[in-house]
Parts: sequence; C-alpha cells; structure tokens
Amino acid sequence: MIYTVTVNPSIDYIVQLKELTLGEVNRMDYDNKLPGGKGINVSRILKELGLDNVALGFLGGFTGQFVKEELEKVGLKTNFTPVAEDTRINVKIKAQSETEINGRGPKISEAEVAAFKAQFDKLTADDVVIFAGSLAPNLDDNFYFDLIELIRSKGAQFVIDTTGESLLKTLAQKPLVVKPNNHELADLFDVEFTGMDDIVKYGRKLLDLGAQHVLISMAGDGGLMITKDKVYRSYAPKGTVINSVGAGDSMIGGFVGTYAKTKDPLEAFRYGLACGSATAFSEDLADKAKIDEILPLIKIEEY
Ligand SMILES: Nc1ncnc2c1ncn2[C@@H]1O[C@H](COP(=O)(O)OP(=O)(O)O)[C@@H](O)[C@H]1O
Ligand SMILES: O=P(O)(O)OC[C@H]1O[C@](O)(COP(=O)(O)O)[C@@H](O)[C@@H]1O
Repeated sequence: MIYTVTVNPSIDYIVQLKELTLGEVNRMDYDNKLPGGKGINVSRILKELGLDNVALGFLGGFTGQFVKEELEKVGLKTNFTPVAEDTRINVKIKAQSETEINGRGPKISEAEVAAFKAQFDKLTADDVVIFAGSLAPNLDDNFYFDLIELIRSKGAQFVIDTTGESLLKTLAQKPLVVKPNNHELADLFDVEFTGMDDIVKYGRKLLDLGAQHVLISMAGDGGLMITKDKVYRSYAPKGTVINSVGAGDSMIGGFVGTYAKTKDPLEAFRYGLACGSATAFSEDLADKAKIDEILPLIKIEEY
C-alpha cells in the first residue's frame, strides 16, 4: 500500500481579483476552497492514476472536517488522526502577481502524536510512505526521522519531499526518490548554477549520499533524472499555465505510483513529468483526462 503523510494539511482558499491594492478594501472576482497540503495532493494524483493509497496526517475542527469531506467525495481513502485545534487555511491570492499566505496550523499534543505513530507498526516491505509538506508548529525535524527509522526497520520504502538540512539528513536512510527543484538543489549546496552540467553534478551528489532515484524539477524548463550511469532530460511541453500549485506534488505522485506498479524508473519519470505539467495546465490538480492528454507530449532524451 502507498501511504501519504500530510502533517499540516490546509484548506487552500483561492482568491482571484484583477488587482490587489494593499491598504484598501479589495473585492474578489472569484474564490474557491480546495483541500490542500502536499501529501494530500500526492494522494489525489495517485487516485487519478488508479493507484490505491491512504492519506494520513492530522485534521481538526470545522476546517479539518471540510478537508475530510472533500477527500471522501472524490473517493480517497483517509485515516487522519483527529486533533483538538483547527486545521489551517492557506490563502492563495491571484492578482497582478501570485501571493501565498500559509497558516501556521494546529499544535499537536503528545497523545495525538502517539495515536498517529501507532499506525506505522503494521507496515511491511510492500509499503511506501510519502512524507510531504511542512510540520505542525510544535513538531521538530526529529518527528520525521524517528518515523523514517521505524519505516525502514519494517523494510518499507519512504519518500520525503523536503529541503535543506532535513533533506541531507534523510539521505543515509535511502529514500526511494528525492525531487528538489533546481533552486532548492542550489540552496542545498550553497552554490549558484551556471548551466545544466552544474545541476547534474550536484544532483549526482544526492545519489552518492544515498537516494535511490534523483529527480530535479525545473518548472517550465522540464526535469532531469539522474541514475548511476545515465542522465535523462525532458523539456516541458508548451501549454497555458493556469495554476502551478501542486505541480511538484503531482510529479512525485506520478513517479512513485508508476514506480510502485512497474519498477521502471524511466516510465515513472515519464508519468511524473506528465502529472507535473498536467497540473500546471489545470485550474486544480490534474485529472486523469489531462494526464492522458499530456503523456504523449513528454519526450525524454539522454543528456
Ligand atoms: N510552467 C510549466 N509548464 C510545463 N510544465 C511545468 C510547468 N511548471 C511545472 N511543470 C512540470 O511540473 C514539474 C514540477 O514542477 P516544479 O515547479 O519544478 O516543482 P515544485 O512545485 O516542486 O517547485 C516540472 O518538472 C515540470 O515537468
Ligand atoms: O509546493 P507545491 O507542490 O505547489 O504544493 C502546494 C501545497 O502546499 C501548500 O502550499 C502547503 O505547503 P507547506 O506544507 O509547505 O506549508 C498547500 O497550500 C498547497 O496545497
């Protein structure tokens, strides 16, 4: 089974207006509320690809209830641990430019953490756990590392979509895949890239440090996959970008889901790219029809 973990889910409140003027009363042209959080986005993409998965994490209050109901409406399996405080609301303002104001999220009590962790005792070598998104305000990085140790002790695989020191620290535990974008990769090693060769050089370091597969996403410029003896490059298909929120999560969903099914990294990369672009070209996350439309446009070449 594939499990996604969203420790700090959200309602993504999308607000559209022609122009945002600070310090004035602004009136919106359109608004929409979507269940948000990176792990949840991965789960929704896996579901579109027809892959069975369970979304885990913490949900609380009326906002948490909304997220749960929206996910159940689309038939997603969930097993969120209830918490006392309200799930956060993330405001995404689309005006002359895009502005995001993400909430802090609820504090999670020790008893709530214990109830959540108990679910991992039953994992087996057939399972994959995907961690994506920020931690709740009172939890530190050790929260992920303790869980990763537990997961690896059961022989299960894990994926963690994180950046900086937290990413470097998890590599020794051999994540199934890591997917920094090119900016995150540069920050990770405190360097500035002058070309593709630099990106490949530093991407390869992640492989050397323990990652089983390395993807580097480059938004509208496509992506790279670095393996022990080959580097693959894809240019993103052209299209009208409607909303790139969740493109990275979609790429992870496409890769992990396809890899779990086929054990073929190149095919998994192809689906990852298609899901990422399909989401960038959709109002919400990509649906199956959009992914199928984009898939034949994905071209991968050896670099
Ligand atoms: N503007 C775009 N046009 C086409 N494809 C895109 C666009 N933005 C993202 N994608 C696809 O989605 C993938 C992930 O997007 P990216 O923005 O790099 O991830 P993240 O959200 O993690 O920064 C990219 O590698 C690319 O394949
Ligand atoms: O970074 P991506 O892949 O666009 O993910 C978007 C999702 O991440 C969020 O911005 C939350 O991010 P954080 O968990 O890092 O705060 C959600 O609001 C949104 O659904």
